[in-house]
Amino acid sequence: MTLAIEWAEKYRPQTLKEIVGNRKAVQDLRTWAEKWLSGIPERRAVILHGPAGVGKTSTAHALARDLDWEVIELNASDQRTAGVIEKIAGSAASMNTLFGGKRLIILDEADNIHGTADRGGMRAIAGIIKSTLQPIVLIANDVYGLTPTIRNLCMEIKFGSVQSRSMVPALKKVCESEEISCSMDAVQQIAEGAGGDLRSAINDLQATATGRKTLEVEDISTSGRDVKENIFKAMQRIFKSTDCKKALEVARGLDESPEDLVHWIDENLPVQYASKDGNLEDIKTGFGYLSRADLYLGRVKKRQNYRMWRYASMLMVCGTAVSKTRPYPGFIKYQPPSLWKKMGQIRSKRDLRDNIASKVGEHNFESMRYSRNNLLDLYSHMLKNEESAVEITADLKLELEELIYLSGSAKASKKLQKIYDRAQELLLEGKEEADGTEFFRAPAPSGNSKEDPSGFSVKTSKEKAEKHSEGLEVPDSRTSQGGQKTLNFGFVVLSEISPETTNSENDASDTFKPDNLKSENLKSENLKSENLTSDNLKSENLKSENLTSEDLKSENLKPDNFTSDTLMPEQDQAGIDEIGLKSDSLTFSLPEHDNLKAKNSSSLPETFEKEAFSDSEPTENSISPELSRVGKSINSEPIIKKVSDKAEKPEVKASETPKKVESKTQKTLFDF
Ligand SMILES: Nc1ncnc2c1ncn2[C@@H]1O[C@H](COP(=O)(O)OP(=O)(O)OP(=O)(O)O)[C@@H](O)[C@H]1O
Repeated sequence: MTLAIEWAEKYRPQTLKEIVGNRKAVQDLRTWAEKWLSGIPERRAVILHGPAGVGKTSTAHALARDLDWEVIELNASDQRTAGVIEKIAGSAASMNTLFGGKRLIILDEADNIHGTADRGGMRAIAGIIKSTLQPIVLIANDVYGLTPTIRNLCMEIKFGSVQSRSMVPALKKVCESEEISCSMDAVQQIAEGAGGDLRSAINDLQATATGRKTLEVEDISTSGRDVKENIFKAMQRIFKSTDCKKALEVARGLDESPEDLVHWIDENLPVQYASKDGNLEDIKTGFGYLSRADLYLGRVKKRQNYRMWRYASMLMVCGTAVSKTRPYPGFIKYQPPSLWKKMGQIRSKRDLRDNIASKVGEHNFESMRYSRNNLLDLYSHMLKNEESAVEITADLKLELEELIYLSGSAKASKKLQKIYDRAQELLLEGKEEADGTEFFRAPAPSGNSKEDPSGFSVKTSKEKAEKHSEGLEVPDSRTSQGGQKTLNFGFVVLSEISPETTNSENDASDTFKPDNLKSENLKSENLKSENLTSDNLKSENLKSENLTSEDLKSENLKPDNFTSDTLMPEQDQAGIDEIGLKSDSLTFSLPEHDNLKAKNSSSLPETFEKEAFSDSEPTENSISPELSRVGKSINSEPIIKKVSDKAEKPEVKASETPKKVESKTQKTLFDF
């Protein structure tokens, strides 16, 4: 047995010429697409939006066929998380096709991407649109379901309902192809009943005509519920006439449940029954019936007795129809319940808030819930200062709508737009700097990368170290934080160690001679992985006399050697303390441990991160001013956040620290 093919699918238009109605929308889309033939247009993406079944998806595919473009489509049945979007649409958007033609990326039901599972999806789309080399079409029923950022980036093309008179020839053609003789009246009736939705008109035609050789108008009326009633038609019946029976018939033919219908009537009743003389009597009577209908709906829910729906329907439909004391002529554009829109907005606002909270949480190593309850207000407050607002927006990588939300503003004011733009510039600068740093581009070495010194190639950092040693430039605080997640305000960063504290009694200048740490000695070649062996890093070897620049040569700096065994706090803390060399000091002398982690952290044991740096004490106790300067110059490369994080924290006993780190990790994992 073969399954019947849906006619709507079978007769899907193949070219733009076959699209019924919406001429202007189709033309606008074609004009935009043609711009891609001669370069990249200002708007790299379009949003086709409008009601269901009017040909948006068909138009996008027909366009690609007309222009002989490849198509990559992500529709609602695909999993559309940020990762998937970036992987599929992102890579399709950033690559050229094999033969130089274009590739059309179609994202169907783009307004349905919001939601917990898809958090981040909208941001991913916005990012792809900004830099795409290929045309992108987003398809949505509700354009407001897309974020303002996406809407700002795209050209919007609105599709309207297909007029019934335009549908008639299309339906006739289907009848001919199926060799069914359909009367004009029958086709017209189907077209009128479809409410502008050509897909449902074709479905209705299929439902009534299948198995027949002829189709007359009587066949349609006997097919009853097969021809869907349209909510707008039902509204007209209810509000414009007092014929209770007819109004009920139409209401029963609707796809809406009485629970939805009551919202439609509630929304439109005060508009329809508004009178110029200010008489509110009809509105009052109408709402009286509605409230009684609502009581029945409540009982249906409570008792799960759906037979009571009929009383509710009777009250809301007939009650509203008969509550008018006079006719209300004139055209009224019936609106869908605003409550639904509000509920949708509340949901997307909640999603937005949670999204920001998780960014803030991530940034502060806190759970999303904690940051939602305790940190969002603080951040909103900090946004009042324009400079910190720019920095926060860049650090948290906030989207415009997130910035708007966090600032408590209702819309994108000029000031917020400026803050957002400056943050984007900041991010771009940071990205360019990172791109230009070979240090980060070099693949992280695997445990046995002895023969692959390129794994630790630090050409740029070497150049930087040399540059800094010449001029001892203080790196731009922004740059030094490029790779960190901490903000500049409220936290102590390594580069901010005061001379008073560095001259304290624990000054390590005797043992850790600044001379040994001069940038010449800390050149990248000296910090190569081979030099970081466990033997060299044992506490006795970390004594100043043992710590010559020779020891810091790359052969001895292998990540494998940074295991918990070699850097156990119990074993080494005493020795380290003895010589006044705190593990934080190592962040100055070995800034490239970032390198050990950067690209291939999985190759490092967990314990390395936790234990190697867990019992750090504030750096200022153990370094001299010269050392801190050298540290600064070396730290022009971003350092791993755990290190800076420790530097911010108050002193903790060595024996307690590992426990604390563990519980923090557990909490974070649990909470996220
Ligand atoms: N304007 C149209 N011209 C020709 N056929 C149409 C048109 N609109 C809808 N159809 C028919 O309806 C089917 C569904 O259309 P399509 O998927 O393009 O609608 P849509 O607007 O994208 O709907 P949705 O928003 O539900 O995805 C098509 O296969 C086609 O048979």
